[in-house]
Amino acid sequence: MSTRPKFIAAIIVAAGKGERAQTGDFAEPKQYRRVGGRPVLARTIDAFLAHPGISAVVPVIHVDHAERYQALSLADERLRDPVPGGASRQASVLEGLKAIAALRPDLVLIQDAARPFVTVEQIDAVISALASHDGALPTLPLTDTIKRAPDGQVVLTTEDRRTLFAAQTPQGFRFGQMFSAHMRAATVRREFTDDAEIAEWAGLRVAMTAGDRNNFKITHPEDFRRAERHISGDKAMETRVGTGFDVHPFEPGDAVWLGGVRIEHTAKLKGHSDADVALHALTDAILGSIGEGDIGVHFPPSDMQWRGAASTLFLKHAGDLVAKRGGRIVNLDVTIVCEAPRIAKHVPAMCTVISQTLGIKPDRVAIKATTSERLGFTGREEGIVAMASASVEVPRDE
Ligand SMILES: Nc1ccn([C@@H]2O[C@H](COP(=O)(O)OP(=O)(O)OP(=O)(O)O)[C@@H](O)[C@H]2O)c(=O)n1
Ligand SMILES: C[C@](O)(CO)[C@H](O)COP(=O)(O)O
Repeated sequence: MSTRPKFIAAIIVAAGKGERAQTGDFAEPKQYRRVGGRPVLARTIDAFLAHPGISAVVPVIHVDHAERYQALSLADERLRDPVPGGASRQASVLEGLKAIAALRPDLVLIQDAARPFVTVEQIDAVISALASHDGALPTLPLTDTIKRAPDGQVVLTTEDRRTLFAAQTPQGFRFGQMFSAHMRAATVRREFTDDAEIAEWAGLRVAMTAGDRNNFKITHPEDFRRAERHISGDKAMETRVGTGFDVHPFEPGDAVWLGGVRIEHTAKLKGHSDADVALHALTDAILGSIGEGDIGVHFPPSDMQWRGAASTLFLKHAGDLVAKRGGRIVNLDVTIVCEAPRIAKHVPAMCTVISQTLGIKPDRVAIKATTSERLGFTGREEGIVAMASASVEVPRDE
């Protein structure tokens, strides 16, 4: 007798605000911030798409994050459209469950977007445990002694940590049982902090599989440093430097694009794209640092698709190439040479655009401007020059 393969759906909950991970440097919610050059949510989704037994992956996202999600440019026939989440993790999971009900899955795995280092082996272990249990989740034994202090100040008792375990995700269940348990849980006045707790509350038997310390949840700012360390592993890094230089002439117009910012002016810069001379020099500097040729190699002027293109696209491509090598941008420095327009008041906006495009802190970007004392073609206001340097760290070739 042949049995059809189980339909296993994975819900990736990504609808949180990531408030605990926020710092003044990053406005980006944690699930869209890059680690090792790839956004956290993209990494988590990658892990599930890498498992051949997963039939559908359903991201649950915050209603305000639709554009951010689109910008991840994820494509896979098993990846479903994102579903809007709710006000709590529990509510977001329920939205995901409702969205997949029509697929009639046999099993559902529920995963925090904020755990990007989940592995195919951990997913496998949870699926295997579901052959003999209603639910399963990876857990870790505790290493700290656990105190109970109901008032948050004075210790009442010490727990027996041998019987306590820290819960991770994915948490897997038989779909029908979990859907009805979640629907009922939504009607009671308490919040469940994970799905296994809802299963326990509903009387289901939940098994523990072996968790992994690397499957940690990115919660606080320092977790990003841990994530970067995890990705770069023990690989020795080396620092590389690249330089870029670009010139664009003026032509009749009313504004120039410089450093990703539109500045009103008595002329525009002539070029195939938006002619942002500063971003072109910067893109070349980054490409140069990793020996990847120049902007014309990646975006030939003869190719019509780049006509009028925003140069942030070229810059992002260069940043992505650094990230693909497991590298990171250390700092960028740009000098713009022109008599006019005046640049100084636009520098903060330029730093913001560049840092957001590359996913780096604004204080790693320096932009300076100078005139050429009315000498030469910049002095005669025939065009603008930009020079840039980029310093990156990449794993050393062995
Ligand atoms: N309303 C919510 C709240 C959380 N989550 C998701 O649940 C996971 C675990 O939650 P947590 O790490 O607490 O994320 P946030 O709620 O975003 O963090 P914070 O509490 O710091 O704001 C995350 O992937 C988060 O995006 C969700 O989908 N919907
Ligand atoms: C689901 C979870 O990751 C298991 O440890 C955890 O309960 C999520 O809690 P949070 O407060 O929503 O981060």
